[in-house]
This record gives sequence, C-alpha cells and structure tokens, in this order.
Amino acid sequence: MFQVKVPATSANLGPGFDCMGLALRLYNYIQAEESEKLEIILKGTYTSNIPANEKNLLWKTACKLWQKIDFQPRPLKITLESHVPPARGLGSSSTAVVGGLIIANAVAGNPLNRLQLLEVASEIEGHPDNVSPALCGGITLTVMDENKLIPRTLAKFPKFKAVVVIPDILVETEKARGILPASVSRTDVIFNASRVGLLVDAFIKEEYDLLAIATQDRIHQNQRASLIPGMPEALKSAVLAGAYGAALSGSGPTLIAFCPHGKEDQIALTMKGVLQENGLPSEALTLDIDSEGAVLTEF
Ligand SMILES: Nc1ncnc2c1ncn2[C@@H]1O[C@H](COP(=O)(O)OP(=O)(O)O)[C@@H](O)[C@H]1O
Ligand SMILES: N[C@@H](CCOP(=O)(O)O)C(=O)O
Repeated sequence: MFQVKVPATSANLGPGFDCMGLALRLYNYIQAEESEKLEIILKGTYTSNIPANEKNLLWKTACKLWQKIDFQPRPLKITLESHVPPARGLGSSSTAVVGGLIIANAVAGNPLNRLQLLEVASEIEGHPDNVSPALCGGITLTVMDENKLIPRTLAKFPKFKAVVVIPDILVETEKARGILPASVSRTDVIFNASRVGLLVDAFIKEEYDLLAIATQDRIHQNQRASLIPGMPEALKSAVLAGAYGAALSGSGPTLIAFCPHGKEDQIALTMKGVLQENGLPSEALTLDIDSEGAVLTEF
C-alpha cells in the first residue's frame, strides 16, 4: 500500500505566468493498493465534482504514465482525501496529476526520477508552475525549453505567511485561460519580464519590501477580473493593510497575500471586506509555505 501527500500550490505569483509558483501547507492525501477492480473512494472536505470512476484525473494520469513506460495497468483501490478546494486556483488538479504519477511510478517499481515525473506532469497540466512546487516544495521558477524543464527552487523557508482568500465561486482553469488574449504588447512583456527578475531576486535575498512592485502583472490578472468581482481592489487593499505583496492565485478566484508575521488577520479581514462589498463572500486561511513537496510513504 502507498500513500502520497501532495501540497496545494499557488501559481503565477503575479508576473510569473505559467512559470512561477509555491507550495502551501494544505494537502490532499492519496492512498492506493492493488485490487481486483478499479475502486475510487472520495473523502475529506471536497468530494463533489470529482469523478469516482475511470474518468478521474488521478487514474487517467496513472494510466498515461504506465503507457509511457510500457507497464501493464493494474486495477487499484484508491482513496482520495481532499482538503484542497477544486477549481479555486490552488492547484487541486495538480495534486491529482502529481499524486497519480507518484503512485503509478511506485507501483511500477519507481523507474522514473523526480525530474522525469515533473516533465510528464507538466506535459499533462500544460504548464509547470503548479506541478513543480507540488513535487519539490518551496517557491519555484521552472523554465521550459522545448520538452526539457529547468526547475529552480528560489526559497524553501521564506519568512512570510501566505494569506489565501478563497471566494465562494468556482473558476475552471480552462475557462480562465480561454479569456486571455492570444498576444501581448511589447510594453507589457517588458513590464512583466522586469518584475519576474525582481521577484526572483527578492525571494532569494529575502527583500520582501520589494514584493509590492515585484508581484505586479499586466498579462493575465486584470484580464481575468470579470470572473472575480473586486479582485484588483482587493489586491490593492492587501498591500495598504500591510501585506508585502499580493496576487491572483493561479487562474483564480483565490487571492494570495504575502504577509509579515502578526498582520495576517488584519490583511485577511480587509481583503474579505473588499470582496464582500463586491458581492463575493469568501473564506480566508493563513498558511505556511510547504518545503518538502509531495511525499510518498510505502506501508
Ligand atoms: N483532487 C482532485 N482529484 C481528482 N481530480 C481533480 C481533483 N481536483 C481537480 N480535479 C480535476 O481537474 C480538472 C480541472 O480542475 P481545475 O479547474 O484546473 O482546478 P484547479 O484550479 O483547482 O487545479 C477537473 O476535471 C477536475 O475534476
Ligand atoms: N498558470 C496557470 C495556473 C493555473 O493554476 P490553477 O491552480 O488555477 O489550476 C494559469 O494562470 O492559467
């Protein structure tokens, strides 16, 4: 029997669209054992809208890996204990992809290493920004060069807390990607590229006062504002309430604020208030950054 613990993730961190992300100490747990037939049991806080049959993303991912390595599929009894809310911009689908790959690899005797798993995970997700921190932990930047990935961990133990404010609506990643324009202007590319550089440097040197500028974005956040009423105002309010910086988490609707210790509650209240004024109720969690990434245990 195998168990994998996979962290939630927050992708983009403002300007790092499709390449930056971080892992959060909020987890989905997956247990798997060999069985006569496929069985998927859903447990935990979030079980709706997740198929408990062969259409489940975790199972489909496991089958893809076995096909790639030419391994005969094995029926499994899988128990998914979900604490990461799906379709909220906290990398729930990446927990399924990463969990499915780690389980399938373990069942096959672990022929692939973490970088190889990351490459398959990124191919399935279509972008490496969630799967990289989900596998490796910490704050990551991942460069795609054709089919090769160059993952970098920028920090494992940053000295800030993450406040995630989770609006009470669902935003499917596919839809939130579909509304983005196909091209961006040179001015906006320069705006984002310069801030990604600053963001990387600020995380490495722990110069968090730079995050208010370094988390600014021009290529996806405001373009998604129609899906999340009050989002730009709530991000600004986080910084006014004392956050180092704030960003849309993944494709939303969750917002993430990077907070000095002691200011988390005030920042969460302020952001929730702004969303509520725009008709959007939300809940807030204060989380630490996960430093380990996915952990496999064999019983
Ligand atoms: N914990 C999970 N287990 C299995 N499948 C999941 C899980 N979370 C999400 N999915 C699947 O991933 C797909 C897309 O989810 P997505 O909108 O990307 O969510 P998120 O933004 O949380 O990653 C959906 O088909 C959903 O069924
Ligand atoms: N870079 C992607 C990240 C999607 O993350 P998710 O947690 O919303 O699935 C994007 O912004 O589309």
